[in-house]
Amino acid sequence: MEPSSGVGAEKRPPTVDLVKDKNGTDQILLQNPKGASVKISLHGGQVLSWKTEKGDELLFNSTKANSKPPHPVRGGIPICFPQFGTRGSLEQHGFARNKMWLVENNPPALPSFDSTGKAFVDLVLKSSDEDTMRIWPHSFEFHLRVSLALDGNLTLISRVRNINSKPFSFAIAYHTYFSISDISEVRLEGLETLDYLDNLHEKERFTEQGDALTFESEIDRVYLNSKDVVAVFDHERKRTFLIRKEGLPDVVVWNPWEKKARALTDLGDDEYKHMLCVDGAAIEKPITLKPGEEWTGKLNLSLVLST
Ligand SMILES: O=P(O)(O)OC[C@H]1O[C@@H](O)[C@H](O)[C@@H](O)[C@@H]1O
Repeated sequence: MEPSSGVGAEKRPPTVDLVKDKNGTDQILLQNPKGASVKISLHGGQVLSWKTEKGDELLFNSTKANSKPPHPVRGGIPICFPQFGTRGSLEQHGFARNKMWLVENNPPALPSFDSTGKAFVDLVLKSSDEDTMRIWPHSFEFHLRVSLALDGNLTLISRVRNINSKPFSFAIAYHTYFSISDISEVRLEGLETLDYLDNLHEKERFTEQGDALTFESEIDRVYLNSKDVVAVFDHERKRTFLIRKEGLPDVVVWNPWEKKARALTDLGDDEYKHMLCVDGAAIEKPITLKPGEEWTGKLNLSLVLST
């Protein structure tokens, strides 16, 4: 595979390599000139790993994850599309995370994309296979650009295009499993005072009180119309994740806690302590595309270290 363009300030160029996992599934390994890396599986277009230049993993991956297609890996960033959860007639979280995506060598131009020093790859999921058409009879193209910048920031730009003659609607979530020291020690800021739909109370609507979120039991909520930046503070590890999003008004917050974790065969009993899902999403108001229209959504993840 050709390395991506953008040889910039650093001596070493960013690299893009095709590798295989133990099941023979193709994966893409992005590395920036400083040695930070991102691994993406073509199965689901799922980011599996995001590492700092020191090699610290920033995304949670379950030790019990089943990486054999068609199972999505429990961890990383599965993409929920065109349905979130059970809000629709499709399988939980839609089919995109279970499909094989393709590497796209000539994606439609992304005018605002600055490639300087970035390692990036373009993937695509098309509706053309019979299975997809049977369960969701809409012709679409889902273009996904995953890029790793010189400063280690990870960006996912999604473009969904309606290439049919009738409109369709979809929901989307980047189901991001952050790796954390201990769920009882982290704080989530940016969702104070927002309304949310509580999946643990039949999707009933509540309003968050004024404080940052801390965690002491199972949580499964969709916060509505959030600001474009939310932050996960992990004091023990002295690190903060900043989640910046565009075109993604909602934020899902999920942790299964002890009882549900035990019921999930692909999650270790205690592993819930070391993960927190915070998803940039568009759920409450599905996105509708008329024929020929395109939607763009962007998620940018960065790490801030404190001393
Ligand atoms: O086990 P899955 O299909 O990956 O889903 C995990 C969780 O994902 C969350 O986003 C949902 O709100 C939860 O209800 C769900 O349990």
